[in-house]
Amino acid sequence: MNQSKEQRILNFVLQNAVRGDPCSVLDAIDKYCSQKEWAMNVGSEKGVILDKTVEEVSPSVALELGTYCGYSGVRIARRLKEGARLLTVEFNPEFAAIAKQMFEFAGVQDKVRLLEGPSQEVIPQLKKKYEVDTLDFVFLDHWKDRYAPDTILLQECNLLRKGSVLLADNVIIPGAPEFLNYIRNNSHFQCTNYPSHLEYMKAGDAMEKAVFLG
Ligand SMILES: O=C(NCCCCc1cc2cnccc2s1)c1cc(-c2ccc(F)cc2)cc(O)c1O
Ligand SMILES: [Mg+2]
Repeated sequence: MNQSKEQRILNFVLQNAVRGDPCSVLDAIDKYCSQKEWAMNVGSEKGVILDKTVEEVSPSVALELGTYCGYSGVRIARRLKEGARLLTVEFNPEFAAIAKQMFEFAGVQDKVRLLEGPSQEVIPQLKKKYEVDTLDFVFLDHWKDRYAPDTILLQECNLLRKGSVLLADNVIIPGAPEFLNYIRNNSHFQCTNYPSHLEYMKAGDAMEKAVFLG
């Protein structure tokens, strides 16, 4: 049974990165996906925007929607302070299995908890089942048409507090027009747009930051 692209990405990391060195894992994924096979990792250019936002927020509890191979999860986890944790949600079991191995190889597995399932099922479980009080940071990188409904669901579940920061990938390509319309016209959010490029390509993309004002 021939390998998946995601398995080839993991194999490249296992053979070319340094175990326990998150930066070497990120570099290996970026090298493979820019030279061999494109894949939907946030990438190094938008990754810097992600890094700066995580450093600015210094979250104790972070949520990622859309784990994929674990690239952005490694990127976030490597920047978390002692005792802080990342909950990351993946819908596809094959991707989740790849990401789990990626986190272990990078040495961030103690900071990351991988949850499998659709966001609309997992979000309502965060308080009781995963002992979350409120979320300091949320990275949205899953189905683009779920960004808006899941932002509403996070509020309904009382998971946001004054100052919680959302960061959304791909608001240009593939695009998240409903989310932009919702968040930019909502007086409970302070929005900032960060123009960038689609991972590994020249096409324009952007990230949107939205601070919940309570
Ligand atoms: O679809 C994208 N990401 C979402 C994968 C959704 C899987 C999940 C759903 C779900 C539901 N609940 C919980 C967890 C999850 S994970 C995506 C696509 C492109 C892209 C693709 C082609 C192209 F020509 C140009 C850009 C670029 C990107 O950076 C992306 O992120
Ligand atoms: Mg993305």
